[in-house]
Amino acid sequence: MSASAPNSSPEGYCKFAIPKKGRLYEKVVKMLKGAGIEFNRADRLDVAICKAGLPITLIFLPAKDIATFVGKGDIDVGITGWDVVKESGVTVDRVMDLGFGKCKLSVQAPVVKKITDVEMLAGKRIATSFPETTKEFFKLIDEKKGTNTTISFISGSVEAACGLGLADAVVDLVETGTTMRAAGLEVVHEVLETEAMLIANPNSTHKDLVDLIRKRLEGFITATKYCLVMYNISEDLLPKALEVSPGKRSPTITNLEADGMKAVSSLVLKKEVPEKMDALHDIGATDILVLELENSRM
Ligand SMILES: Nc1ncnc2c1ncn2[C@@H]1O[C@H](COP(=O)(O)OP(=O)(O)OP(=O)(O)O)[C@@H](O)[C@H]1O
Ligand SMILES: O=P(O)(O)OC[C@H]1O[C@H](OP(=O)(O)OP(=O)(O)O)[C@H](O)[C@@H]1O
Repeated sequence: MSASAPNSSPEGYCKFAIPKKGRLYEKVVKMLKGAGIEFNRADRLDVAICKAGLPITLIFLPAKDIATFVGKGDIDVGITGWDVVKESGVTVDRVMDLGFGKCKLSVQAPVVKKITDVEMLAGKRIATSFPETTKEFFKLIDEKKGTNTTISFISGSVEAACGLGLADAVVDLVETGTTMRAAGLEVVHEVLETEAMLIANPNSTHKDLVDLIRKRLEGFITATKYCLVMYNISEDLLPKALEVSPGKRSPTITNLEADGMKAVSSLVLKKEVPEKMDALHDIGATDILVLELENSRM
């Protein structure tokens, strides 16, 4: 997209861009809802004002344009992939990694060609949707080998380029590797690791709102990663139990009416809950309860 930035945000509002479609869209919308950044988006409109008096305008843009607009300062803050930020060449503040949209930008070549070293591709034809990052990567190889690798831009279905005889190798994203394998390709070299992140313009005048967005997203991410585990335990067994459930920062311990008994509440990573419950039970904890968190602020 080469249009100018949307300008229908109320005067003085912080402009916050999120992907309008694609891989990140649903996860971002769910995260904003969970973080209490709610909005009503009219059908087919790419601008929405946040509810609950937050002076934030949400702007729905293709992931690739978000980095450019945030870099130029037309938009204060946005969510997009690190690969896209790198490719656009802009300078932005990397405010917070969001833990999804994880994949690797990789050089891939046909398995049958048995390319064991990326330098074997020096001087060959490479197809990619990431021409700038790819040029930068092959420049070093060309300088070393005295070659001139040809980088050509393809906007999608990059993996097909080798099979169609358009390229000797491609540079594209790999998550599960399913697309790559289906095209008969394999990874020769990893160029970049990427994930979705919150980025901000370094000169934004809305630093307080950017920080509010960061805190709210952080609270939601913590809530989705952790459960609250509660249990009762006798005082003499408490130290052992706390080794198992030390909490995120520290556990909350209260006295029970029953003599020498304590009640403990502790945050535990969701994926560790079953084994921690077993361990606490074996130590002698009773009435072990696990509660889902809806949101948090640390
Ligand atoms: N297979 C994948 N797994 C995880 N993240 C991915 C994958 N493919 C793309 N992404 C990430 O999603 C972000 C946006 O990519 P996506 O291709 O969905 O956006 P788009 O270009 O707006 O959509 P489309 O490709 O449908 O036009 C990028 O930062 C990218 O790293
Ligand atoms: O390793 P995998 O899990 O198979 O994921 C990798 C694929 O995902 C992305 O494409 P996407 O499906 O978004 O479509 P696109 O080719 O139109 O970009 C990427 O460009 C790869 O093709």
